[in-house]
Amino acid sequence: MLSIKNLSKSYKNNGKAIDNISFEIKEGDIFGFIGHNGAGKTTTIKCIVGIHDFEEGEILVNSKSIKKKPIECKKDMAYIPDNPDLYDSLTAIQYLNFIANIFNVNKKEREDLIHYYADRFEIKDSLGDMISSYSHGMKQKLAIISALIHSPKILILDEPFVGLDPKAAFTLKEIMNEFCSKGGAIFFSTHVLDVAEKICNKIAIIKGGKLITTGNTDDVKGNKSLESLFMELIENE
Ligand SMILES: Nc1ncnc2c1ncn2[C@@H]1O[C@H](COP(=O)(O)OP(=O)(O)OP(=O)(O)O)[C@@H](O)[C@H]1O
Repeated sequence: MLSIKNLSKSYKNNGKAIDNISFEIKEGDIFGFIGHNGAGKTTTIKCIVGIHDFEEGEILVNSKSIKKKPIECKKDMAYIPDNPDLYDSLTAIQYLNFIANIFNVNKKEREDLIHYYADRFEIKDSLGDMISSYSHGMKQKLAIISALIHSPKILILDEPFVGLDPKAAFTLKEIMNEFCSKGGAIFFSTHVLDVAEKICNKIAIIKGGKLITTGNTDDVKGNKSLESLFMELIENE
């Protein structure tokens, strides 16, 4: 569903942020992207979703190039940044309808999805409130619902658990599992290694813009915990 081949990206005046990385995400995968601060996770994600251009390599979304067919690719994907920028002067329901309009989601489908996810995240009673009155966690929940409203096939999430309370984090994990069991795929960055260890069937560890390991979680970590493997790789590579 998502193929990253020999991706390299430099920032002006800041050298190479991503150096020749490759990995594949297939239907049903929950793929965790792990790395220290400044490793290159957000840069990779922004290349995948078409925010950043890149000078080398190829990114294919369901066999379509993000460079050549950005709109087609974006219809198949949803992206939630680490700090979602929502429209404070709208109510939550106005915002969700705005996003649903952009993706041409019909009335019945959007109502069903909004009802289902707002109920799961326990913000149904606040949908009529201004986004400016929302807490960070409520904004995060709203961003997740808005990402799911066009029934994307691939979810790209940058640090999705930051700012969520334990119950919301649990609900998000359930929703991620449901999404992938219905044929979707998820790629997400995280610093929370025990979450990655529990829910990801595949992982990649990035350090200084280079991929230092990737594969099935069980194969990559062997009999170690993900935390001890991560510490070992980060210190020794
Ligand atoms: N807009 C930018 N201009 C120049 N350099 C940048 C820019 N954005 C990121 N970088 C640099 O690229 C490298 C990778 O940064 P990136 O934000 O991708 O890391 P990250 O793994 O997401 O980090 P964190 O876990 O702290 O969010 C860092 O050296 C960073 O300083």
